[in-house]
Amino acid sequence: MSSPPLISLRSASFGYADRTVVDGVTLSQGAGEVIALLGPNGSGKTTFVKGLLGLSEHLGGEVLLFGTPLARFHEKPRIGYVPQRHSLSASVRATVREIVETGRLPLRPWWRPANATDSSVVDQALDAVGLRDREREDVAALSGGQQRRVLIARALVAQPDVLVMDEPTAGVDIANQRILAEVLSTLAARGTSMLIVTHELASLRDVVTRIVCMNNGHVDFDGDPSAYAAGHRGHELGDGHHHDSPVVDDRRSGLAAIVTDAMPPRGLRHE
Ligand SMILES: Nc1ncnc2c1ncn2[C@@H]1O[C@H](COP(=O)(O)OP(=O)(O)OP(=O)(O)O)[C@@H](O)[C@H]1O
Repeated sequence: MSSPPLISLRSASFGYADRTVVDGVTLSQGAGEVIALLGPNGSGKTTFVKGLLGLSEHLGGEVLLFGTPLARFHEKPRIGYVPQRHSLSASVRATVREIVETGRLPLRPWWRPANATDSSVVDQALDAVGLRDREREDVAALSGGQQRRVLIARALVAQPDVLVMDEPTAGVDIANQRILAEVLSTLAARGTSMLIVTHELASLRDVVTRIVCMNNGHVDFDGDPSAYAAGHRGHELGDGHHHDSPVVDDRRSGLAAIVTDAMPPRGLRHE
């Protein structure tokens, strides 16, 4: 028997309290797929991915995670999550390795100390994100882009079946975007399934196998990158020098805002 899709939704809606933000989404993600979730600011991308993690409300329709209805899904470590605009505060005194090790905590009882397996999984995750040589450094001393890589490694050590990332490259300079894209490419080559909310499609074009666009809470495109490129939106896969799209505009505002603690308040990005 073939395994069920990782994520499967039928007419699903998500929102907050009495407000529906995402409505009528039907899609499923199979193993090995790397989906880029695109859409203008405020279209509901974060609300959607948070919905899969139980962090926004599931208001209707069907949501199955690995074949299990969301309400009955209790294997949280199977979904790795790198949240949006998240960084490690300068006030946290911890090494890169210590932060990554915390990603193993959900997998073991609190009373069992880390063992050799935990340690080797942490080594592998640090290698995957290219930070093994920085493992003893204080995270506060790392750049915003490097901190994102720490957070990706922290998600990886739980050995998730799918990695959900909300704008992993936002606010990161072009050079670091390339490094992050290489990290994601390495993960994709190993068969890691990913759902990546992004405004920087150009830097991820070699990684993504499918594109889903959200507009005003609805999915208005779902197809492979060539179908996407064949439509009117293809320039977003190019070199990023076109300035007529809201996606590019947003990237500029993202770059203007220096990462981590200095990210702009949400309101500034939702006009
Ligand atoms: N915690 C919340 N409570 C109520 N409304 C919220 C909350 N978070 C987001 N919203 C609203 O939901 C709508 C969609 O926001 P969301 O963050 O999902 O969009 P997005 O597509 O991820 O945008 P961006 O590209 O700017 O990150 C917005 O109108 C936003 O104000």
